[in-house]
Formats: sequence, C-alpha cells, structure tokens
Amino acid sequence: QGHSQALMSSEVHRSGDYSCVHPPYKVHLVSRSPLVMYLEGFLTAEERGHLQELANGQFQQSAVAGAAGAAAVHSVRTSQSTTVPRDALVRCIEDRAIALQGFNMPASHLEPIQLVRYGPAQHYHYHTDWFTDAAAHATAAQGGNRASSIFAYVRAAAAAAAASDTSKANASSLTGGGTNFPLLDVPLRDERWCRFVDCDDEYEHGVTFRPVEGNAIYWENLLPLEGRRTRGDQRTLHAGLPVVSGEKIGMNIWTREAPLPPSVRGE
Ligand SMILES: O=C(O)CCC(=O)C(=O)O
Ligand SMILES: [Fe+2]
Repeated sequence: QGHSQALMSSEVHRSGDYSCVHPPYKVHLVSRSPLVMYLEGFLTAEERGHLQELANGQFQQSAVAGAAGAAAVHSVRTSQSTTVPRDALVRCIEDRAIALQGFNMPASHLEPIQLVRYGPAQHYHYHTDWFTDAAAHATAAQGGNRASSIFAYVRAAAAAAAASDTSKANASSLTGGGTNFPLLDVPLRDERWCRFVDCDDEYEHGVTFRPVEGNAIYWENLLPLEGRRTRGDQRTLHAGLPVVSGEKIGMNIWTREAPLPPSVRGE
C-alpha cells in the first residue's frame, strides 16, 4: 500500500516496460556569477547504458559552427558527436533538465540531446557554448542563443574493446579528459570537492571538473541586458581537455532562449 502511494505521488511515465523515475541527484553550488551548479548523480546507470546504445555506430566527426554560418569540421574539436533520437528515456532526461530550470520552460527550448565521444588525444579546445556569431546562429527564428548548458559524463572508462582486440592499449582506464573553466574564479577549498574537481590543478587555471560517470555540470551562458536582450558571458569559457587513455562520452543539453523551429527540435 505504502509502496503504490509513493509511486502515485512521484511522477512516473510508462512506455513499454520503461518507467521514468528521476534519480535523487544532489546539487552543489559552484559559482553564483556566472551561475554554475554541480549535479551529483544526474544520470542513472540505466540511462547511461541506454544513451550509449542509442549512439552506438552513430558517432561522426564533430562539427564546429564556422564564421560563415556553415558547420565546419575543425581541429579545435577532435571528438566525435551525434544527437540521440527522442524515446521515452530521453524524454525523461529532458523532463529533468526542464524541472531543474524551473518547470515552466517548454520542451521546445531544448536542442536535441547530443553525445560527444573522445578517445586518446582527442579534445575540444576552449570555446563558449553560446554563439559568438549570433546573427548567423542565434536569431529569434533559431530560438535565440544558448541560455544554459548541461554537460554530463556518460562514460569515463576503458575504451570498449573490440571483440577481436586483446591488446593492453584498450584496457587502460580513463585518464585526462577533465572539463576546464579557466575563467571561473572560485577557489573550491573544501576537500569534499576533490571527488569532483582536480584539486591538484594550478590555481590560475580556474576549475577543472573530473569526468565522473553520472555527474553533470549546469551553467548559464547569458547575462541580461536592458529589455529582453542578453549577451554571452565570457566567463563560461571552457574546454574538454585531451583524453590521455581510455574513453570519455559526454552528454550536452543546450537550452535556447526561445522555442527552436520544429525542423531543428524534431518531434
Ligand atoms: O568534453 C568536455 O568536457 C566538454 C565538452 C563541451 O564543452 C561541449 O561539447 O560543448
Ligand atoms: Fe562546451
């Protein structure tokens, strides 16, 4: 009796034998300005496994938005990426991203969830998630700019060995691959942070988050100007540092200022 009441009062969506049950993740404030929050346990092991299945065989060389407005494959981002189709589990993660941001933003503000994969030596050089070339990428018709980012660690492990491959190279666990925010001026002095951030890092280098499976970083990309105008916050500059060994898979959820056109958002 108590059990079924608990199920009824929490939000449970069913689709086939899948139920959307949000994990009780913990939020740790990293910075008030820019707003950065650390989300411990944002993705469950089931979700991480399912996301990797959806992406299996789909990864392609990542594109970077180029100055001419065309997506260009560029050495600043040597990882591979893919968007994932929106099934019941992916919708569950989207619901969580909306709830985190105050419930009242429609799902149409969310870009399709993107996964990004890095092998040894692969990295994403310093960039902002907000578009610096707003005229090309952030018009009202395109949903405006990227108001917030959620970056989660889906996989941080030894590379999945090919069945035929017994070499030791594939067996080494993930080293490197942190997410560095060089302009984030927040000395995280409590040693409890050291599970999540690189406490050995030089003070001048801002904050480097360790790739910890299931955990995520949330931050806001834009600062208000007068009226409804906004500008990008340069302090959100960040990089995916080079992976040294193993494999890293991350998940991006980008929230736009306004609804995306259905052609971008999908169903
Ligand atoms: O890989 C990382 O740690 C960061 C990735 C990133 O910033 C992005 O995909 O926009
Ligand atoms: Fe980024």
